[in-house]
Amino acid sequence: MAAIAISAAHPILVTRVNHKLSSPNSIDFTNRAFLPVSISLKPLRAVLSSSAVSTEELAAGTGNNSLTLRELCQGHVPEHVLRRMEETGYVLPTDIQREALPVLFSSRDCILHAQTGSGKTLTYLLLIFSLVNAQRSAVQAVIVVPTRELGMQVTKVARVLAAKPLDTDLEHKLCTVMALLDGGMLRRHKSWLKAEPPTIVVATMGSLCQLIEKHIFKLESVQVLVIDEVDFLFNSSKQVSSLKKLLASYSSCNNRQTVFASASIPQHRRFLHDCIQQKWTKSDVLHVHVNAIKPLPSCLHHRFVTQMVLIPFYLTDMWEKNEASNIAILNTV
Ligand SMILES: Nc1ncnc2c1ncn2[C@@H]1O[C@H](COP(=O)(O)OP(=O)(O)OP(=O)(O)O)[C@@H](O)[C@H]1O
Repeated sequence: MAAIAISAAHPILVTRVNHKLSSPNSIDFTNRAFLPVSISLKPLRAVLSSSAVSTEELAAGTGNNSLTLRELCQGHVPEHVLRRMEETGYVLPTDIQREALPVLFSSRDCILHAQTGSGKTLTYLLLIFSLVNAQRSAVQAVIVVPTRELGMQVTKVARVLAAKPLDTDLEHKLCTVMALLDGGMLRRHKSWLKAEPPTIVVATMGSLCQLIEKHIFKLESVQVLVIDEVDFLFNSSKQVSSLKKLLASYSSCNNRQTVFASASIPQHRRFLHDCIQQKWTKSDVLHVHVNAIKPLPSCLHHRFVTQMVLIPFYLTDMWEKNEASNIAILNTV
């Protein structure tokens, strides 16, 4: 049996919110929000509705702060990616994109802290596309995700942006995106990693650490490391210790840029302090916190699908411990 809940949420935030500088490393764009629905399910990413941004909504965005995404990214992100971005329907930036992109383009490490569905994925993907060079045969960006589902969704968005724009005859090589996710990593992925490295890798912590330990994958060529949904990693001591190891080895790489993304950062001051103290990030790491103020326009529909299944009792414990989140359908017993 399956139940489908559809909620309209959060597409294009056109209102600038209060700026409150709470610490030198923390920008808090907070204004208490009237969030439409509080969704506490494990993050299944929302799907962009095919309806493009309407002219009214575009007009609504024309205030002092109404740079388009193209204008924000111009000079940083290659033209063919900008075209794909627009073809997909990303025209106006969300608040987190508006606030974080200039910071990210200036090479600073960043903690992107904004609620689910605020557009953090596109924010860090645009940074990645601004840095990587598809002509180089090396992994230049790594995105670490907590679950396989999330990894598949991030990979899909990255591939959409990396694809050839419509009606173009691009001659040069395009970025390639490889998903190295728990439970789906094939032997041929490993050989491909060595023989013809992809530009961007999306990986779960387990798979990535395995490859690093076996010396199949090295962080040396990685220019940007993104840890998505970092708060989910905090739930497991095993994940935390892998994360610390990963960040420690990345800290010795030249030209590194580290981005954390999350809808919630418990004890964010402490986390910021640790980032600097442990050299997980550069010392000028910035915490960009955005919270919505308004109910949102209706051009975007988030769909969350809940599958109601009978779960054998021994799995409920795993589920609570966040270990069985990859189970989509279970055979009932
Ligand atoms: N500038 C934009 N214009 C229109 N739609 C956008 C824009 N940026 C993101 N979206 C859409 O909004 C939805 C949510 O975006 P996204 O998944 O990046 O949010 P998120 O903050 O990463 O969420 P999560 O906390 O689940 O990681 C997606 O469907 C995405 O396609």
